Amino acid sequence: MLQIDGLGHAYAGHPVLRDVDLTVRRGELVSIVGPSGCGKSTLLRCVAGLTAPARGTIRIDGRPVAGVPGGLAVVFQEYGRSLLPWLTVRDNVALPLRRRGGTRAQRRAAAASALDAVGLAAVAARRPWQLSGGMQQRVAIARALAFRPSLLLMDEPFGSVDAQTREDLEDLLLTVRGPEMTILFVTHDIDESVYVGDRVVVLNGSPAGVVADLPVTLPTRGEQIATREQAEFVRLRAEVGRQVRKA
Ligand SMILES: Nc1ncnc2c1ncn2[C@@H]1O[C@H](COP(=O)(O)OP(=O)(O)OP(=O)(O)O)[C@@H](O)[C@H]1O
Repeated sequence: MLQIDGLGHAYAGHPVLRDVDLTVRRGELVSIVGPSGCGKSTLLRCVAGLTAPARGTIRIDGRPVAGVPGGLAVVFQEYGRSLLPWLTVRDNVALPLRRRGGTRAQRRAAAASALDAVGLAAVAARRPWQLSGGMQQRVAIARALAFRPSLLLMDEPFGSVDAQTREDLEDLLLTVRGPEMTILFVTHDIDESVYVGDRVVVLNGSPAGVVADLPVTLPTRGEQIATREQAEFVRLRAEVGRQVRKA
C-alpha cells in the first residue's frame, strides 16, 4: 500500500534521513520509534505530502506522492490545536467530510457513528474546550475515523494524556482500526510501540535510517497488563529498546 524507497531529507544542508526503505501492507499498523530528533516527524510529513523529500520516492498504491494524498487523515499530539474551538464536537468531526462530498445529513450520520465508536455520543453538542484532554483526543480519533482514511498518520497521538487515558486510547485504536486502514504510528514510548503495532520500525543514526523492523507476534492480545506480561512482549520491548539506544 505504502512504499518508501531510498528516502533522504536534509534541513538547510543538515541531513536528517538517509536511505529509508519501508514497505507497509494495506491494513497494517506500523509503529515507528527512534531517539528524539531522529526524523520520525519528518518521515510522516514526507508521507503526508507536506514536505518534499530531497531524495527517494514514496508511493501510495503505486502512485508517487505529490501533495497531500486523497485518503489521508492525521492525528497529532496537540489535540488542543487540531480541534476548532468554535465548532461543536459533532461539527469538528464532520468538517473534513466535506472533502468527501455527500449531503449534510450523510456527514452528520457519519460523524454520529464515529463519535459513538469512541464513546462520545453524549457530548456531540459540546465544544472541544468543555472536554478533558483524553476526550479531545478521542474526538480527533473520531474525526479521522469518520473520514474512513486509507492511510492514517499518527504522530505521538497519546503523548499528552495521563497514563490511564493513554492505555484506554491505545485499546480504542486497536478496537476501531479496520482492515482497509493502514496506520503509521509514531511514538516515543517503546512499550506502546509494541502494544499497538503489528510491526515496530526503529529509526536511528545520524542521518537516520531503518535499523530494525520487528514483527510483533504475540500469542494473544488481550487486556493491557496481561499482554505486557507475556514473555514475547518483554523480549520485543527489550530488543526495541536496544535498537533505539544504540549509538
Ligand atoms: N522545519 C525544519 N527546519 C529545520 N530543521 C528541522 C525542521 N523540522 C525538523 N528539523 C530538525 O530535523 C531533525 C528531525 O526532526 P523531527 O521532528 O523529524 O524528529 P523527531 O524524531 O520527530 O523528533 P521528536 O522525537 O523529538 O519529536 C531535528 O534535528 C529537528 O530539529
